Amino acid sequence: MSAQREMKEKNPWHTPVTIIITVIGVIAIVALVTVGVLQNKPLLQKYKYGIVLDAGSSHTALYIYEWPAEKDNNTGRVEQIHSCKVKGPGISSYASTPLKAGESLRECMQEAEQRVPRKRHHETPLYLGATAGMRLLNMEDSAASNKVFQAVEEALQKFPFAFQGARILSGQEEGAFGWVTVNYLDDRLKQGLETTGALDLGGASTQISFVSDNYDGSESPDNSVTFRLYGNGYNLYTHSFLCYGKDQALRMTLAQQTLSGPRTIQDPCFHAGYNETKNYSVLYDSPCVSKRKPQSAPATFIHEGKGNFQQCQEIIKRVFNFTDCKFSQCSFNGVFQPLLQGPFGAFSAYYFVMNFLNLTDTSIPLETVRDKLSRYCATPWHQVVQQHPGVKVKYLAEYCFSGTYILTLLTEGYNFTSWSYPKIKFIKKIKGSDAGWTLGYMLNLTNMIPAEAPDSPPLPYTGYVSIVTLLAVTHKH
Ligand SMILES: O=P(O)(O)OP(=O)(O)OP(=O)(O)OC[C@H]1O[C@@H](n2cnc3c(O)ncnc32)[C@H](O)[C@@H]1O
Ligand SMILES: [Ca+2]
Repeated sequence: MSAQREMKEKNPWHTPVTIIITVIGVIAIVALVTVGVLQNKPLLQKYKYGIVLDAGSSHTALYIYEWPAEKDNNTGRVEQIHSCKVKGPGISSYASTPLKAGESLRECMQEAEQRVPRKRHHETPLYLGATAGMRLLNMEDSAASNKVFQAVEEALQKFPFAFQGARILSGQEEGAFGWVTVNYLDDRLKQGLETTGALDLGGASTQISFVSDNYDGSESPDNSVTFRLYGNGYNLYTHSFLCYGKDQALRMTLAQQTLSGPRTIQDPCFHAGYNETKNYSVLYDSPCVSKRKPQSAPATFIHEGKGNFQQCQEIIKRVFNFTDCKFSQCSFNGVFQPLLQGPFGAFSAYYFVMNFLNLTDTSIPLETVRDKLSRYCATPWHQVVQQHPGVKVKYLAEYCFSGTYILTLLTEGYNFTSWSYPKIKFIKKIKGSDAGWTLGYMLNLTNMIPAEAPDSPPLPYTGYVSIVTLLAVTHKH
């Protein structure tokens, strides 16, 4: 006991000197931490942010972009830091319940509030661009489309960002901004390199955009977009085919097979053994097919698969018009298209489908690609389901159709050949950012791509520092 007391009394931690040292130490640590935190503060504010909502026909996605604050005008520095897929269908599906369109965005918007530093919220521009789904709804029922926009705007205004409005992009804008995105991310614009064409396959429309040397825009001005970017002029050919996205193209192909209002169809684009009862009124509920609705059809039809690639390609070809062309040359439906040129990046559904089919490698000869797809289409449905337990059945049922549609669109529609097919790259992302129109749209609206090449400083910063250091050192001697 007494030995213990002695130890307590002599405890060196209790001497005044150590107490002072400890207090000073604690103060020093607190001071250090405070300075560290304060010093890091400007670091947090070094970046700016922009948010774009892509309101597509099949779904809405939110993208957050980030760039160095003092380099708004500089090159190739904007990056996607986050994306969020909105749960549920695209906003055009909420025509009869518009408020739900607004509500559906809430979760992703709350994520955005977390991701963008609070201090930047109020100055972060927020855009919503709608594409072919809303174009179709607007054609069908403009009052309903206005209500959807109103609900979506009201929902977005509740967030602390600088909301810049919601609107429908024109097909030209959608095509052109997709092209800007791809070439910006590849650093091709800044460096004035040969550009990459852009192929976008959505659910309701599809876009093709590229620069062709022998195209000056005069033959079909509607397909021409000119840009001046970093001191280079671009004359871009672009076209958006409404109804030729993969969901609407499937509708058109089914409509083609149900013109007489049959009770059963045997569809070569679906696997043998596939068998589903479908509604005529649901199938024909789209401006892409509504005029062709059979007069006296029963309420439903049985959709049976028979898995035949050749026949599938034949019926898909029938939804293209290859005969009328008023121009020197056309892709299809009387739309002008100059000679294909340069490499192409093919994204969105081009990528989803070709990636699933293991066909993203375009060095595989086109004939082999067809053979592989033909074999896949001939696989019985129960076997396909067995082999892909993790894949959504709705997607799974449609890959044979979608793959066949993609090959038909590329070769028969746009005239890609076995020689030019290898110039296509199926891509999802470029340097971490998704390929799509959203980044190009934001760069344009925030004026982040200068028309002229930025003046480069007479000496780069590192060069300046080295010279100053050298002078300082030599001065000493
Ligand atoms: O451009 P629009 O025409 O407005 O449509 P979208 O923007 O909604 O179209 P997406 O590119 O997001 O998707 C195109 C299609 O691909 C489908 N899709 C998405 N993910 C897929 C996947 O993993 N496998 C197969 N299909 C997929 C989706 O349902 C659409 O039918
Ligand atoms: Ca899209």
